[in-house]
Amino acid sequence: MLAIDVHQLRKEFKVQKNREGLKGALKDLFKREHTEVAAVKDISFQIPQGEICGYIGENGAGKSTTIKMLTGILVPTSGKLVVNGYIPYKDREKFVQGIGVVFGQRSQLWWDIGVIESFRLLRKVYRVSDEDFRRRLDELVETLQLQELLNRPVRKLSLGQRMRCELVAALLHNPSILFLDEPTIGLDIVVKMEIREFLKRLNREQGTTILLTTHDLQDIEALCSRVIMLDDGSIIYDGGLEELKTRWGKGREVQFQFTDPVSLDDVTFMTSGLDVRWSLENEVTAKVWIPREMNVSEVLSKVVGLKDISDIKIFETNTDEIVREIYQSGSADAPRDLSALSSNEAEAGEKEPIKAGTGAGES
Ligand SMILES: Nc1ncnc2c1ncn2[C@@H]1O[C@H](COP(=O)(O)OP(=O)(O)OP(=O)(O)O)[C@@H](O)[C@H]1O
Repeated sequence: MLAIDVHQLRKEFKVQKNREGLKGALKDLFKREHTEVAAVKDISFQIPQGEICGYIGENGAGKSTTIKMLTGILVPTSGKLVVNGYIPYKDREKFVQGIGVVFGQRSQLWWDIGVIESFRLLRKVYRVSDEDFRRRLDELVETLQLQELLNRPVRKLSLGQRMRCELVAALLHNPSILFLDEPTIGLDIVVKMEIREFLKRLNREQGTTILLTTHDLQDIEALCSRVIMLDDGSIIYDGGLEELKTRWGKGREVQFQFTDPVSLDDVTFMTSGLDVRWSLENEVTAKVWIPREMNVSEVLSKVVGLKDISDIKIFETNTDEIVREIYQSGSADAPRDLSALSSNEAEAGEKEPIKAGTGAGES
């Protein structure tokens, strides 16, 4: 079953226009003019149950607006959406029982009361039985190590402590879908890693579907097999993270540290016949750039044996760079190069843009 099913979803906001000058301001007092801003432009995607999907894009791309529609906070201008079998903005009461939401920038806990009191209030909001509440709370408190924090008021918690409590608050009613909007924003690396581990475990053990909005691509790398990329309200990529790296990554670099000094001619000679590029870092260190369609082992087998090597490092394509490049170009199907495809794909003449919904979880 699909956890999230979105077709041609659109959201327009009415924005007030401010006319220039004193005259304009006076006119605005009597008659306001408005323009329509399309924040989300007819997007479609499906997320199967149990998938962790990253939802990324630059500031103002439309991520939060989408999440707000998916969680029933905003009513779409047009299009269809079904989440967990419900239309979020219509079936609110039943719908919220099955979802959990964490907005990294906003708290759902009461600021001045003890954390445990907030949890008790949320138990009533979600109508969780006493027994289920106790069992679930014990589990979550233990996993996230919150024992010491339960009686402290939220305002006295550090950001990392608060975020762990926010996760508990969002999961007390055991939702099958979790929406996370920037859950690791402002956290230090240790807490980020703890939260990522917790989310992985939640997904693995309970099959919770997770839609994750983040600017931190390490979150995506750690958690998501699939990524949906938004640009100016439209989806420009929907597919596997590995696929994105393979198609956009321009190759890999391997650094060799040799025992004895080498020249550029020496190293180039070792791989003659291969379409690679060498550069010298210093007299014993050389780097070779290998195009993405070539196997690294092909190059290694030529070099190892001819020269004594003291160290080898392989530099993989960096997701940050790939994503930045795609944002800048506004399209994810530009560098498509048939030579990069497997022979089967090339023979079949597969030409679909990467934008097509080919998430890993759909296979
Ligand atoms: N209530 C609103 N009224 C008018 N315009 C809005 C409103 N909410 C969002 N927008 C506009 O819609 C566009 C998308 O905003 P949204 O907050 O969804 O982007 P985002 O991808 O979440 O950005 P960020 O990463 O900065 O949070 C922006 O141009 C924003 O100014």
